[in-house]
Amino acid sequence: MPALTDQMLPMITNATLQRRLDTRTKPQGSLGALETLAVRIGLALDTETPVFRAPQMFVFAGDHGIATDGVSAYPQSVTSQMLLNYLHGGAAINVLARQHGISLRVVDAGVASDTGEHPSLVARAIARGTRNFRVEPAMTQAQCTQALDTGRALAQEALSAGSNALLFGEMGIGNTACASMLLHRRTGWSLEDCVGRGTGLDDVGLARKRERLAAASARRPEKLSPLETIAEYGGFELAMITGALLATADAKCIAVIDGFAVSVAALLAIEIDPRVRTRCIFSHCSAEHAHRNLLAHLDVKPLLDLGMRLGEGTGAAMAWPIIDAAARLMTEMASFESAGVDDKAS
Ligand SMILES: O=C(O)c1ccc[n+]([C@@H]2O[C@H](COP(=O)([O-])O)[C@@H](O)[C@H]2O)c1
Ligand SMILES: Cc1cc2nc[nH]c2cc1C
Repeated sequence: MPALTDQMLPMITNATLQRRLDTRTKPQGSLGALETLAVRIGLALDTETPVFRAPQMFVFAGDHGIATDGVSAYPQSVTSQMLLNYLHGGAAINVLARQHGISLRVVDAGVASDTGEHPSLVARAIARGTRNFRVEPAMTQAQCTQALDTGRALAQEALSAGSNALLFGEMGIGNTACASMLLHRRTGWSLEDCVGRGTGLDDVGLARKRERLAAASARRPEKLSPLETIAEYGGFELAMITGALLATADAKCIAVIDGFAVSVAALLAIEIDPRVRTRCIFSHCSAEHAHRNLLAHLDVKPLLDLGMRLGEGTGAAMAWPIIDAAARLMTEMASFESAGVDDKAS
């Protein structure tokens, strides 16, 4: 057990934060969901006056052995090609990160082809893609531990450098198959409920994806621990996100969760360390089939519901200005008393 430090003992309470909101110059409750969000931010940052510093987006990229089974509408080559696109600034996440002043770190968690050296690539490949989990474990337990530790270290680095808002995105052809398997095995939900069209599979492709995942699940029918499940059916990029989220549990920060696959990584992190839940802000509900049910299972309301299903952190980046606004309103609004405005008649 780690020693309890001041940093781990929250000082601020729900009631204190609600009181602050209720004394700002507005009718009580009039900022709606922004008020709920402001309270969540205040609790996570452990302050009545939250100010975000250096928002940091991580996009973790990894390839998946299962992608060669025809479970995606796109070829595996797209993962490393998109990685280069991120590095050259041309992807959707680059546009949104620039628009919202979010700095972006692109992590090679284990893409299949070597993308070569690039000054801004965070090269942490565990291997050149996972193995095909329909026929063998996706990774060894040692690789799983290495991926979790790498994610944890990257998050800690960003937190030590002064960020208190980490945003998480992913890229990996075939990773909705991987995330669906993880969801199926952690919740016990049927594959029908867990599997969706990902990048846009047609009906035949969707049936094939379910059939391949049923075979994969039947290979290890016994109950697995969260770590065993990641090693058996996981992906390097998703394991790194789980590790990074675990690092937030002990820090005064928020973790902004993107779409389906990142939410599954969050489900695992919360299962491993329930304290992670208080750090997570779920940015949006993706159009991916199982995402809405997963969010309900986690008992969270996403901030946005735009029918997006791109991944790469785009939902998190879209939600960022709303999250930042909630913190600014809490911190910067005058009170009835300081502004000389009459409060409601009691
Ligand atoms: O964020 C989402 O909810 C989401 C939903 C569907 C697809 N994606 C992205 O599409 C890729 C995975 O889709 P697939 O069909 O290859 O499994 C991966 O790169 C994800 O970032 C992302
Ligand atoms: C082009 C493309 C971009 C993506 N970004 C995240 N997942 C993706 C999947 C594809 C296919």
